[in-house]
Amino acid sequence: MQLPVSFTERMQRLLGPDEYTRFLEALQQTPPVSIRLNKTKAEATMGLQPVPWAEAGFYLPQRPLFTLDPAIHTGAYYVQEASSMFVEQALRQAINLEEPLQVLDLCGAPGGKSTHLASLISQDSLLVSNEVIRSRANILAENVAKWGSGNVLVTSNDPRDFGRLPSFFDVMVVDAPCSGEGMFRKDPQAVGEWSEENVNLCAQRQQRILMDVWEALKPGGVLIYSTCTWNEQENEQNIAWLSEQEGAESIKLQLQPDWGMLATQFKGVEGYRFYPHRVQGEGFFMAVVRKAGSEEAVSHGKSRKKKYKLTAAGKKERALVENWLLEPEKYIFLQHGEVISALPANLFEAADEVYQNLYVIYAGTELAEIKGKKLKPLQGLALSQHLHKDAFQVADLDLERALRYLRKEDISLGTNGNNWLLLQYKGLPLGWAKQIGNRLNNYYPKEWRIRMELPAELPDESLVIR
Ligand SMILES: C[S@@+](CC[C@H](N)C(=O)[O-])C[C@H]1O[C@@H](n2cnc3c(N)ncnc32)[C@H](O)[C@@H]1O
Repeated sequence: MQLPVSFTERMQRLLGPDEYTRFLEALQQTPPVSIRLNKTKAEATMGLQPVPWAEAGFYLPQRPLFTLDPAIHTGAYYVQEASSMFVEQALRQAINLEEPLQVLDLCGAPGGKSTHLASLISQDSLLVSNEVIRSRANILAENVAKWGSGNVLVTSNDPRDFGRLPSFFDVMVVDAPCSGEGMFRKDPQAVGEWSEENVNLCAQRQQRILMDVWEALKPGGVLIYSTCTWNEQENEQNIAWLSEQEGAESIKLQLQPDWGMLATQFKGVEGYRFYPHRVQGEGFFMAVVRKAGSEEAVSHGKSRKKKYKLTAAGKKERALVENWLLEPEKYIFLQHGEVISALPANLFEAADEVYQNLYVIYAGTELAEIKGKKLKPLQGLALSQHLHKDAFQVADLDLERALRYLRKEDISLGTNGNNWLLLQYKGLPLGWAKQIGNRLNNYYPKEWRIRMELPAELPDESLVIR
């Protein structure tokens, strides 16, 4: 790998000659592979090495062909680079996760941090997972739906739109678009795209993003900032600039000596740097700050009589779907066009506020679509952590049938009937099919289907077990 000269000079200065040699050696090695489990759906198979700073994170001995493991399509785990999982420490150490929180993941796609945040916050909390680029927002919505938490709204807005929600969020994650130096090993193309000019452009854009969303953070709220790059402009300097401008207070995290990341101090800002020769992971930077002031001072104007944007589903529709979720009494059932969805009832006010101000593309759990007098169950329900399986007829698929189903091929079970079937693999729901006589109509979402041809020989083991 041919590294840019000015990058090399800066890294030598940052690391010193000995450490720089170890850094270069690490860049030649194969990147580690790691996954984060969805513990509501699956457990790790025995013997996987844990990621020390993330409870559900595990390293794999090698990179499997993930597409051929049906479990990944069920949202049982997410393939995520280990350093990024450090966000968990910011949440556990700087925030009371038992409290109901309003959380924003501003730069959300493809969904690594959002699915992680969804696992860490309580069911009484709302996560707004945003991605400005629409095509990427669809992928984010897919991954959020697969994770199945039910308390997430996926939006597709520019950071400046969040100014319409002043003092709304308790926690914000800004995993900013960056110059990607930390990805040089995983993605050699990133080296070719790197330039000093781009670093400066990225740093300016990050400042703009931070200023655009800062207003939406509550006084006393916590902002977690991260990049996958090493230059100081995009990292320490940006957070020091934000702290100076806004009087934000830097939060120091406790590190275990064997974790390996490097704690930095710059103008009173604590930062955490991840280098591949020090940690089993890619390049990453994170800093955490608290906004000055306290929440008591904020008035949300909730007493105002207001016109809601969200519409409750009618009694009839509600009666048809409520038994499809566990603990239905905890939800409010909503209707948007032909789609009936469910949101935890205590999140209604906050979710409505989001609907009033942002462009929401996925919300809560999508349960069903009204088709004339009938209801068609939706994929969001099949993958929900709160699905009441007993309400449906379930059929187990072997590996080959599961993969063919995920390719949206016609499969046959040799059964007869006229009803909806919940298809699953090793107890993990995959999606819906409808029996019509001895035919089976495949309702797997077209955009999610596996596009690769199946090899003659299939792998015989899944990475996770239920
Ligand atoms: C580092 S990636 C986010 C990765 C994601 N947090 C995860 O863990 O999977 C940065 C994201 O910011 C988005 N982005 C690009 N330009 C942006 C802008 N001007 N404002 C906000 N987000 C932007 C990109 O599309 C990209 O999805």
